[in-house]
Amino acid sequence: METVKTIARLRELVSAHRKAGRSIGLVPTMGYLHDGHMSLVAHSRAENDVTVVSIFVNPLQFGANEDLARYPRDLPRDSALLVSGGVDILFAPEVEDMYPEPMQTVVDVPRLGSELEGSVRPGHFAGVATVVTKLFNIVQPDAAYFGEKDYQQVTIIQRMVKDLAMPVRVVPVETVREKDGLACSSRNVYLTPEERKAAVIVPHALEEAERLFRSGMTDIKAFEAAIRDFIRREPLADPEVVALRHPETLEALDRVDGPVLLLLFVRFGRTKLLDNRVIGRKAIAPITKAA
Ligand SMILES: Nc1ncnc2c1ncn2[C@@H]1O[C@H](COP(=O)(O)OP(=O)(O)OP(=O)(O)O)[C@@H](O)[C@H]1O
Ligand SMILES: CC(C)(CO)[C@@H](O)C(=O)[O-]
Ligand code: BAL
Repeated sequence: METVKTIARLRELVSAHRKAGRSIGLVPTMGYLHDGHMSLVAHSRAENDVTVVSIFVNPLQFGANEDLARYPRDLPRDSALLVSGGVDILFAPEVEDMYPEPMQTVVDVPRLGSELEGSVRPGHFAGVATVVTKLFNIVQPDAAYFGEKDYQQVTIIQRMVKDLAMPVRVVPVETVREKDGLACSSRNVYLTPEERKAAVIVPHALEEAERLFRSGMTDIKAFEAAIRDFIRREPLADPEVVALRHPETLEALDRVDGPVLLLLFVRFGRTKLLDNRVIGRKAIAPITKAA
């Protein structure tokens, strides 16, 4: 694996692979890698000749009061994991390499980006769309891999790629979970031992939603309120976003009359956890560790 810091060196390497007729997969990350990231890597390796992983904690997507400075970072550990995962190129630029001057250009998907998680993190998804566009321009991958845990994020990237006719295939990858069902997430390290125990309420709420669906609950407001109350049974959990939406457009629905997406954004102290599930699919996958 070659670790690259500059855009120029990355371009040299990628263009040599391209000239040799090799396909390129990109896995964008913010580092502090876990099994979820490694599943994206495995998908990219299965479908491409060359896999590039980027590690970049992107300042554009953090609000002024968010955790940019304390976001967990461990490049030596991440590098070792990526070597054993068979990654070809690690792109790990510094902020000055990615943004040598303050950015004047913004890529935004305003409707999808301003609601749900966007409503509590204004500007977040414009920061994501802008850095992902830049990464796509630098790497020019055939395919790029994103986790379904960040469902709104992957939906926004898919829409951006479609609207702007970007020549890249966006591949959503199933959420990888810990043994008790909690979705793997770099921010899980922020949880105190008590909060970590309490966080299991999040996957349990997804299962509760499945139960409510089977019991025939169709009223959206009542359904969301029931899930909110279920999460509040755990005193350490603060459900900031509990929303049932259309699984493709993320639009609000009048009633539950088929598979619906349940999106959760739950705070535990200073830590926010995301999860989601399409409720009411015919084949219901049990929530267990997938890797
Ligand atoms: N549990 C998971 N399963 C599959 N993919 C995941 C999982 N967690 C994160 N990803 C994906 O990995 C990519 C990089 O995400 P990122 O580096 O922000 O990790 P993260 O664990 O989501 O971090 P954070 O805790 O900051 O949200 C994203 O596409 C994200 O959706
Ligand atoms: C896609 C991404 C790497 C862009 O910074 C980030 O939002 C993430 O890690 O999910
Ligand atoms: N995994 C999403 C990136 C973020 O929370 O900033």
